[in-house]
Amino acid sequence: MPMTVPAGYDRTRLAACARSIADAGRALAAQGWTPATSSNFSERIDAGHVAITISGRDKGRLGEDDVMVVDLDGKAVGTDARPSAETALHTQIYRRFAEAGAVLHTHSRTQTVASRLYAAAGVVRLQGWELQKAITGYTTHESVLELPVFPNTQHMPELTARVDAWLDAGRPLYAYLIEGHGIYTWGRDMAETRRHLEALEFLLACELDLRRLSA
Ligand SMILES: CSC[C@@H](O)[C@@H](O)C(=O)COP(=O)(O)O
Ligand SMILES: [Zn+2]
Repeated sequence: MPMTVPAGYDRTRLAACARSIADAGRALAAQGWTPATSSNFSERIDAGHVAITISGRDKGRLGEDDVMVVDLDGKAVGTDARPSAETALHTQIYRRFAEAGAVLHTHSRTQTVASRLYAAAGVVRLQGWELQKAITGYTTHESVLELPVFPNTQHMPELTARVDAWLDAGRPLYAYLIEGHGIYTWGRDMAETRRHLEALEFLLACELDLRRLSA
């Protein structure tokens, strides 16, 4: 069944967003990064609207009817469906980064374990890894890529306030971990966002291996 198309929207654009979200979900689920209906994905439709996964759906088996439209305040547009429980984290990214075109949130084991291990430090500090260059804007392994770890909460305004505080302090932000939960990352489009997610998963796994082997 096709997704509900709110009045005034371009059906082709919405269908393309739903397809790229479903493709990403299939690939990420195949890697085991979206267990038990966890994770959520979105793609910007235009300056004020986003296509986002409906809450509770199996993210490895998404179809067009598992994606809906919200505005940048997270309000459903043209449907009674319930958007992701973490919609506020997505819309915050689109509001704060005009160039953001897609957001991916996953729950891989590596992301989840790293988020616990680095929670006390509040940050994973990546340096010396060639793959840091897969993150747009990074041109050398010598640069430092800080990945903050925010405490988990079911109260989204608390989380968005922590993200705002980090950004308002003028600190670069490409992704963040939530303690015991998973990762959020974004990019200019879905392809770039998938590349960021894949690179960060790899880098976190390397950090965990280093800690394990040097213990
Ligand atoms: C199924 S537990 C994970 C959820 O609590 C949540 O963190 C999540 O990632 C998916 O929530 P959803 O509302 O489906 O977008
Ligand atoms: Zn989650």
